[in-house]
Amino acid sequence: MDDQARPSDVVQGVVRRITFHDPGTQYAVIRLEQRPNRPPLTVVGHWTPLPAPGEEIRVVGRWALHPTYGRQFEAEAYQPVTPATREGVERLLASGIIKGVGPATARRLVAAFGERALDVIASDPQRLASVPGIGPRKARWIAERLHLRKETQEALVFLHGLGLGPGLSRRILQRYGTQAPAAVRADPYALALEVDGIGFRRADDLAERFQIAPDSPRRVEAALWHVMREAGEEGHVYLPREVLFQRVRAVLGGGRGAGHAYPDEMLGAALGALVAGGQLVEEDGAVYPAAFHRYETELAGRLLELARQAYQPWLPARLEQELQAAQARLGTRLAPEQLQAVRRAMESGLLVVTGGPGTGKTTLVRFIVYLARRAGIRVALAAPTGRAAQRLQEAVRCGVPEEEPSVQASTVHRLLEVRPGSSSASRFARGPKNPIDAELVIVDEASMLDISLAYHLVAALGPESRLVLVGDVDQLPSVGPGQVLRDLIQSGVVPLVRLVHLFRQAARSRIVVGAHQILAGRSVVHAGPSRAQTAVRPASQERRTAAREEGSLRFFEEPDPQRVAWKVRELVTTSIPQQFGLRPVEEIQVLTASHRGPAGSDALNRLLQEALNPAGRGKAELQLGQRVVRQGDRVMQVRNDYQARLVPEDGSGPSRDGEGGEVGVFNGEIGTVWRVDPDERVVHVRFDDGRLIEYDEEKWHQLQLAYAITVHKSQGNEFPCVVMPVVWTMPALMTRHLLYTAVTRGRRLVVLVGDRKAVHAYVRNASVAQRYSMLARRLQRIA
Ligand SMILES: Nc1ncnc2c1ncn2[C@@H]1O[C@H](COP(=O)(O)OP(=O)(O)OP(=O)(O)O)[C@@H](O)[C@H]1O
Repeated sequence: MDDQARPSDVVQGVVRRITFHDPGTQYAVIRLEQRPNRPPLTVVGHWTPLPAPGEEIRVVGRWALHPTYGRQFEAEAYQPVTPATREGVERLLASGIIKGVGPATARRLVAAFGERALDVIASDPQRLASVPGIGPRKARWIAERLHLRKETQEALVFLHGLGLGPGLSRRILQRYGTQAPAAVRADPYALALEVDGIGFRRADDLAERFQIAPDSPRRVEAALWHVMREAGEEGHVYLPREVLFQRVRAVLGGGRGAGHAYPDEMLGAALGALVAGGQLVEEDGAVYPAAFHRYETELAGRLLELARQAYQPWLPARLEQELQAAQARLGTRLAPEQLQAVRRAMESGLLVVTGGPGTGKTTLVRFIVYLARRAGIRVALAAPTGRAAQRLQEAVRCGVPEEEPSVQASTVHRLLEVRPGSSSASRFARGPKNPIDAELVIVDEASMLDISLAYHLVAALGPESRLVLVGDVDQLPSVGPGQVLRDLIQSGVVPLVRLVHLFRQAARSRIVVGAHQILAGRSVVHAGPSRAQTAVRPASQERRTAAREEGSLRFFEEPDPQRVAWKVRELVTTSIPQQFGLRPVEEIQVLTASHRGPAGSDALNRLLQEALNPAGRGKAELQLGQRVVRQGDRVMQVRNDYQARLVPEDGSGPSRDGEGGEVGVFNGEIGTVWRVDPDERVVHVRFDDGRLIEYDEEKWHQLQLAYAITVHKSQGNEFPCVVMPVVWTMPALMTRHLLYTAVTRGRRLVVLVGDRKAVHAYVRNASVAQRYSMLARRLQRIA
């Protein structure tokens, strides 16, 4: 809902009853009796602390119309109204707001001090001890509780006055307690560092209210940190000092900072302060967030150690024998490069394998697993996403005789065992002191490993453990910072096998062939065929089967972006389901280069949600910010949440400690909205691996509709069908690698819709976005 659109209002009354209260989220529905002679009303919101029945409160908020419950007031902040009469004071004290004080004590307190009872408690609590039944300890306790309650309420009113919404205010209060007003006043920029959801801009607005000068050192430091954080989001592990300063100047000079000078000395001093404080590290003119610096240096060191380790599970002659036997057993003759990779995987502490689609990576992994087990080596298989792990598991199993035991594949996060409710410093149970229980760890889709996950993975390998990283270096790099696979390959100092041969079986897929063409700079759509020929058209049963096996790549020409969007909608809702028997929501994925524009994922999500999952009777929905989420929607998690709440299947409510085994939900995971509860204002999402996760108001920003997602976010996933609008967008996005990544996400059918010239532009642009990462050079330096 657009909160800015509705004016703030105030209501006042006595709490008659609490109709509903969730202690976890502090969401409550309260019945409020207004005086004089006005009808009671319903007030909903998050209350810290929860007012008690009998208490009189003043509530700031907005009127809203609930589809089922009608007109109600949505609270943003409230303040108790100090009662002025004996009855009021007694009612308040008896209401249960102070543990251990009930009606009897309340009566005695009022009998002793009359309507001044609250003042006495606040200013002279020793006097309470004179009341029968109240000793000095209880007197202190009553005074403290009342004081704390008052401070909490005042803090919330203060934060609300600064224009901070209830969610943010609660997070600030959680961080600073009742000291929040003092903390915010003293250093609003600290909020940008310490409170999720507050960025530099908002902190800067607050600072302006408190008249903190635009060239104050704290502002400069905050801008530095902000720029480093943004750089991380763009994928950089560090920034060169001069790039950092340039960006910081742009940030500082915006808004209220215009007209001020920010000389190098000033920025250098701020940088020095952050380095001294341990937040940043500077090495040879490269500025890192301290954690990334540690990840990069330790990762490089540990990888080289691995690369230097040598093993000999079998004598050479026996290894060759085993290789022969395995090929016979698994029914495949390995190509020379595959054979070389298997040998190295058995004998080296580290191996990197890269190759495009259909070059035999999975087959290779199947052999490595098979032989490792023959040699009695304990193997663990992992991939960065749940879907990729599932696929890996199936692929490795395929062709292996039934009687051979199978190896489980898991996500890398699961392999590292995410700790419930963990902070970022200790989010995994597996680490140097408690290594992964395997002697050979194989990670597929390794292009998706960012610097942090790669570090944690490598740090969690036991002293006798080997690592095989398998991936396709031509895919887009990881969503998180770094380009680990690319750096490893570029360093030239780690054992590497490049698979380049496209196997005949795979070459029957137009998708695979098309992907290789894109990479080689050849366009997949050629001048000549008319619209009708290139369009998806009714297919015979025979053609349907063929497409399923071989992978089909189609192009539909439509230069106008608006019409592209409508065409995508038509293909997803009608043509493809009819002609290929694919289910729109579960099997067809729309991928876009960008969120923006008429054929960007935001617009397409609105269009597709309307078409595939429209509002309907009995279908619960909730307004999340500007969007509606309703039961049955496809959604995606858009950041890592190590504290996600797993909902047990027996419906006993969310478990906070991850009793269900695995906790956490990660950037890029896709699921379906299972349940929407408009009263409790929570959404349950069933992820594709079966986990059910609860989202309350504080976590809504982690969810996006996923009928259409960006290619970046699609990495590691594969879909039976991919539909991609190919339109003109930001030049930096229009690259061959992006189109290649999109096309390789489709298994049976890929349909490109758009402008032929735009497709050519993508294919021609071979540039790879530069990421600041020193891993390759570091590896070379210490090798
Ligand atoms: N040595 C081989 N001889 C013959 N066919 C092979 C060989 N290795 C792999 N293939 C076949 O080539 C095809 C692609 O192999 P595989 O699935 O292992 O490649 P991949 O690199 O994992 O591909 P993708 O990334 O698309 O999953 C499969 O049909 C596989 O059976």
